[in-house]
Amino acid sequence: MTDKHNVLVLDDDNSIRWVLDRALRSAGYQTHLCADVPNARNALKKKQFDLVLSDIRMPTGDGVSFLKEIKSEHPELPVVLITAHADLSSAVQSFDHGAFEFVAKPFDVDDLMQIVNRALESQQFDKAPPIESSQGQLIGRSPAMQTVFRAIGRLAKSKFTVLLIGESGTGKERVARALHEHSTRADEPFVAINMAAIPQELIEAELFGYEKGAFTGAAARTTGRFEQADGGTLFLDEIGDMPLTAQTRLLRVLSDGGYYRVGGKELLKADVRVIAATHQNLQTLVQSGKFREDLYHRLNVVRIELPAMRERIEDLELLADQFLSQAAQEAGVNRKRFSEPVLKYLQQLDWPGNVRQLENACRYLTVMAPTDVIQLTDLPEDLSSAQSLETEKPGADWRTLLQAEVRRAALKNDAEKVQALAAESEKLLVDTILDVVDGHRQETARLLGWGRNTLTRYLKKVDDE
Ligand SMILES: Nc1ncnc2c1ncn2[C@@H]1O[C@H](COP(=O)(O)OP(=O)(O)OP(=O)(O)O)[C@@H](O)[C@H]1O
Repeated sequence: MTDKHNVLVLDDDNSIRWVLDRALRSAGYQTHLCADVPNARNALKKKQFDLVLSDIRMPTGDGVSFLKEIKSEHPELPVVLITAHADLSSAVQSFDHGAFEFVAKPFDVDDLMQIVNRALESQQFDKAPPIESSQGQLIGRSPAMQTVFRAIGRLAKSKFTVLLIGESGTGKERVARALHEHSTRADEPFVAINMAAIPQELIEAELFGYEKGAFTGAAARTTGRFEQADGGTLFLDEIGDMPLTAQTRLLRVLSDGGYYRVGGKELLKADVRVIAATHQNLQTLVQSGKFREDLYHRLNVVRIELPAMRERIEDLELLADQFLSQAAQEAGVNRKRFSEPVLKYLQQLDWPGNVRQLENACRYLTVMAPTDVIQLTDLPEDLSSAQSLETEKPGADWRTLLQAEVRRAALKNDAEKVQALAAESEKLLVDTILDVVDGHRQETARLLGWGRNTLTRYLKKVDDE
């Protein structure tokens, strides 16, 4: 009995306490359930606990302040924070103040129990110094984004090189900035450079600087981005487009911080945290000889994968809300809202351009939609004819495919197209049956449930068209 681990559960939600209680007890732990902070505080004074599981937002106090309080009294006691309102700043704050883990609601009980087990086993606690975190602007309540926030919270304070992977427009640059803003280098420069936007032959000079006369047109010694980012963070976007020679130099800087300007002999030292990003599969580039394998392994150690918009469609409403307010402010017009059908429609699109595409659509609609509530007919062409998620799925059933076509036509208010689709469906049906019964009209009419004359009239009409 006495060697059972003691877990303090703090949550104002009765059902969550119940779920946690059951899971913890059946895993063999003892539990102490509290519905408010004062009670939990009291319990901690009276009893020794091995772990605290605490909600963040409660009417009686917030979990992050309580975490601070716990850590000042019991620095070794692991605390796992659970929240329904996860955002980047609470994730960062939680880790800053020494939370063992940060879990978003709704959570999977088995996953949570794994965290509990790890927390109880571990003797290592996060001792990152607290920092002021600027307003967390990264939006995302989806589990996929919660994972990203946790990673940012964990990695911000380290000097590790980070590789960000994700489709275009998923927020890689935004995450790179967040990592910088939450790091101890926040007051130093954040320098971004996109490998795809610079002519290949100039990339080395751009990155490492050059000496006067290093190449035609090199009129004076020039500093490179590594020098400009000294003490801060260098964001290398589209790293997959970096030429091999520059990759070799980069590998050297990442290993020992040393580099030469192009045409230079003086060994320079870089104190720069590198964050690289790519939308390409670097492993494929390695296989085709376009990317150095050793550099790939070096970069791949700490990676954050950014989910595509379609993998976190539950965040769309929240993102759209923010983008519509921002766009209204920028344009100095009334704030627009999506009607319910528009929201539903947007939530089933594929979003190949990800968050950026949504942001641009919100800007466009803020200026172009005639009324404050945005209707389906207001949507720009790229959205009203966009692929829906269902049609993307392999093996989508015929109803879904037809529905997507009809929806698209109806959205565009295209009566001709809607009628053509109806006619085509009917013709497909009739032709198929005729084919199966070797052109036997009576049999076809019977299968269709039509009268013979109806079929004859139909075939004549189709023939005449
Ligand atoms: N989670 C988010 N919350 C709020 N805004 C976001 C979020 N993710 C992305 N954005 C916004 O979406 C736009 C695209 O993001 P960003 O430029 O960071 O994407 P990217 O992945 O770096 O794209 P690319 O690969 O094309 O350079 C930006 O305007 C950014 O502010």
